[in-house]
Amino acid sequence: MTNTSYEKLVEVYEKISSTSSRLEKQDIIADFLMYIKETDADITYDITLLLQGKIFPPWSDKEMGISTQLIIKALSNLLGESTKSIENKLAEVGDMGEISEELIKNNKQVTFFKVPLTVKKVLSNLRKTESITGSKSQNKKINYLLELYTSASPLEAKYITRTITERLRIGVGEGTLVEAIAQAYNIDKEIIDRAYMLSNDLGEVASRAQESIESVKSLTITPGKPIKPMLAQLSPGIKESITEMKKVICETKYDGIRVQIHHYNNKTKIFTRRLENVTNALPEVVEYIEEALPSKDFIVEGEVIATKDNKPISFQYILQRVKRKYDIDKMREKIPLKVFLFDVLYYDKPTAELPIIQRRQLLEEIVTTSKNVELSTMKIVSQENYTEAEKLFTWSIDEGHEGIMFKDVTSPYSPGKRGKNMLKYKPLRETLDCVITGGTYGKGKRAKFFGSYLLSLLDEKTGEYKTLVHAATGMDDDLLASLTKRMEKLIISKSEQNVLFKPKVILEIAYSEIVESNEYESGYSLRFPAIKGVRDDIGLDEVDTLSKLHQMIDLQK
Ligand SMILES: Nc1ncnc2c1ncn2[C@@H]1O[C@H](COP(=O)(O)OP(=O)(O)OP(=O)(O)O)[C@@H](O)[C@H]1O
Repeated sequence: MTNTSYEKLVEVYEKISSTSSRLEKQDIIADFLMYIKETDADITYDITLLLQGKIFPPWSDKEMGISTQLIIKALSNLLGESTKSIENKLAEVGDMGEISEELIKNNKQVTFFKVPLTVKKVLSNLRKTESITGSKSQNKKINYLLELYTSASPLEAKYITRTITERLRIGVGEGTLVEAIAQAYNIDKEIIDRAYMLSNDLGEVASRAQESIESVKSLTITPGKPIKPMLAQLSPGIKESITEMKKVICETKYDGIRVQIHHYNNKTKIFTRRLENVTNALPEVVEYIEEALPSKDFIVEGEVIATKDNKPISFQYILQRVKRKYDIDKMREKIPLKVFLFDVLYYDKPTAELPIIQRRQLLEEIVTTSKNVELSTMKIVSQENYTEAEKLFTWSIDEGHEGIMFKDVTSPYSPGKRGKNMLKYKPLRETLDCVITGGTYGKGKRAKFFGSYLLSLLDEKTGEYKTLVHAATGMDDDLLASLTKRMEKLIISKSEQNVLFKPKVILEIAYSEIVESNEYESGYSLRFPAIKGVRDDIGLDEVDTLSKLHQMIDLQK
């Protein structure tokens, strides 16, 4: 076994980005995975992470503790160039990766500490920055970076920086990686896909595929490891959806937060749809669920809503509960919660692959309902009695809920997929969840704040974000100030009034119409965009996509 050099991985990154063909990218990755299997099989998990531009596993809560400013300081220390001059370059070029490459290339100083970098060394230094806190933390982090940049070639420096800024820019999406893993280990793509869906961990899938096909097949849902939630497409209308799906479970759509509740080893854990562990913030939900279900290993899914006098209240209240770290008992009194369960993915054994109608039956058998835990209100409908769905819709809205869902009775649970088996129907025009990638400082009284944000959608083919619109309306003074404070930490580059941000914060945007536009990378823009709120409850991989935009354009016709 060799200790794979970082240079080797960088060569692969460069090869991948030099082609725009998805198939070629897939070939390059597959060849590389085969090479790793032969030479350094222990690092397949980490290599799969790094190919996704990540350094921590998907189920980990950890985040790298390095800002762009810290990279600039480290490079400035190393090269003797002022931080101001590096910042100016960044404002011009926009990509800190390219700047790191240039700076290291032009470095005239001779260093005596150069040692060839290995994949292990780069990962280990970057990972170590996560746990550093306290007074000298900045210096310690800079030292870890310096150790890497001192020994890095210009190209290595480019990718170290891009890994830190979480913008690898090699144009590889999850789909390409799944195909490449299938190709490298000569296993059917469907088998790889299924294992990925159920484990949500491409590294685990690749490591097992390297072992054997049986090992991949045995990968399944496990209580304790959250999986990506199945998502819904838009329904074009009640009658149309039922005609197309034939027989559906029609359910109330609740407006709260989605929770995946895992019970194993006599412990209960609650995860959000971003797979964050929020167990501590919702102690009564743990109690309610432990009372409502037998003490077996299980995973159930539902919506937790905030209530007043047993009636649903705005979604914003439940967000306050989920984010809360202190005084949870007080909050528990102030904002009471109620759980509506609608799915079961594991009960003693995996159940996610059973049709929803059977999962629903199982749920009814195992849950003892109470005033705190109910099952979603539902009706089974087909073409003959589709008016029952209309009645449920009116009833749901009257009760203060958000709309209804349609679920094809035959459908299994498809983690992370936004397929045709689950549809949502709401009375309001659909909003778009866009990620903030840029911003402009305001004028006059608002000059200290970002008065307008440049918003982008996910291009799911390349994994990159494409600009869509500038939005300024809808922010009250509190949001204006708090968002500015948050966004200032995410600045990648600045030029005069305009800045670019690391994509992190997601806004929900209402609008009147989607229009064509040459001004934005998506090719479209929104008329009268209004900021409805911050979507801290969803993750970057759930930013709305270009294909959703196209679907909405079709619906608008
Ligand atoms: N009975 C139900 N069955 C499934 N999902 C439900 C139900 N009631 C409420 N939901 C919520 O609806 C969401 C499904 O819609 P979607 O996948 O489009 O999520 P979204 O992007 O948050 O959309 P929206 O903003 O419309 O909630 C789920 O994530 C869940 O939180």
